[in-house]
Amino acid sequence: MLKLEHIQKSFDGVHILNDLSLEIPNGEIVSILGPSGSGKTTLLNLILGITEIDEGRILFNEQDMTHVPMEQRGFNIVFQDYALFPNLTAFENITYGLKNKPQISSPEEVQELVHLLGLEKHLEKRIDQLSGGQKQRVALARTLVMKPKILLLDEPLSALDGVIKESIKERIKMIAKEYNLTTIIVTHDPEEALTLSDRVLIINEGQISQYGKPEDIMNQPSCDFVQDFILNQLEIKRRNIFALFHPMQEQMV
Ligand SMILES: Nc1ncnc2c1ncn2[C@@H]1O[C@H](COP(=O)(O)OP(=O)(O)OP(=O)(O)O)[C@@H](O)[C@H]1O
Repeated sequence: MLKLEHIQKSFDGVHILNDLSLEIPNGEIVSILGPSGSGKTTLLNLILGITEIDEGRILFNEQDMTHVPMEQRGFNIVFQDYALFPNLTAFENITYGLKNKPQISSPEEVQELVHLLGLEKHLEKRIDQLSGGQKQRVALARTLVMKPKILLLDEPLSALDGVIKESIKERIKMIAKEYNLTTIIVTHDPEEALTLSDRVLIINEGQISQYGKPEDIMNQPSCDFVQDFILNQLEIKRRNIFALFHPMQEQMV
């Protein structure tokens, strides 16, 4: 269980996160959803340990992680731009972290991940010979071979188009289940958050607007912000698609 207790963070005297508390059971996928500037990346960075907390505590399996340095927390992140080494092959990127710690994953475990992520055919390619979706999968594999206790993903799908997006979503779900890996994902896309996650954390201006299962958010939005920001966006999308199939009926509505 990952517990955040009364987290506070300010930058230059401005409150960014304000008394934020929540619990994430092991193995769950949680999306952090909110408008630009609401504090999503700041929260991810606090969990990762790259940013210091002003007040509050982070506990993982009852161990206080609040002041544990990033490298010792055992959490790991895939950045939005993947941050791959361009002069190395896909395989060299995937196994890079194992050079100094080969005991973490055996060759068989690396192979299993390569297989789960469908990367067998791309291992010898250089990074610039890969598509966006393939780069994303290499970045995921590179992080997963290090067996993180928690996987953090910053906008993992935003650079990908529809079909590839769905395939990466399915792979993220499969991996979280297979390895019982707590996975925390930052996104600003309500559809992505609601279809990918076990729970969704909706934040606005540094505070929790709602934290719950997708069906609870859909059926019982906690406040006007959730209704307006999340559900109305989805409704507009639904109407646009409906109008493509039924143009006459839409004009009559
Ligand atoms: N290192 C920093 N120093 C000062 N202000 C910062 C710093 N990092 C973030 N902020 C501010 O904190 C606020 C929240 O930023 P954050 O990146 O967490 O938002 P976000 O929800 O991830 O936004 P986006 O969706 O646009 O990426 C913003 O107003 C940002 O300018």
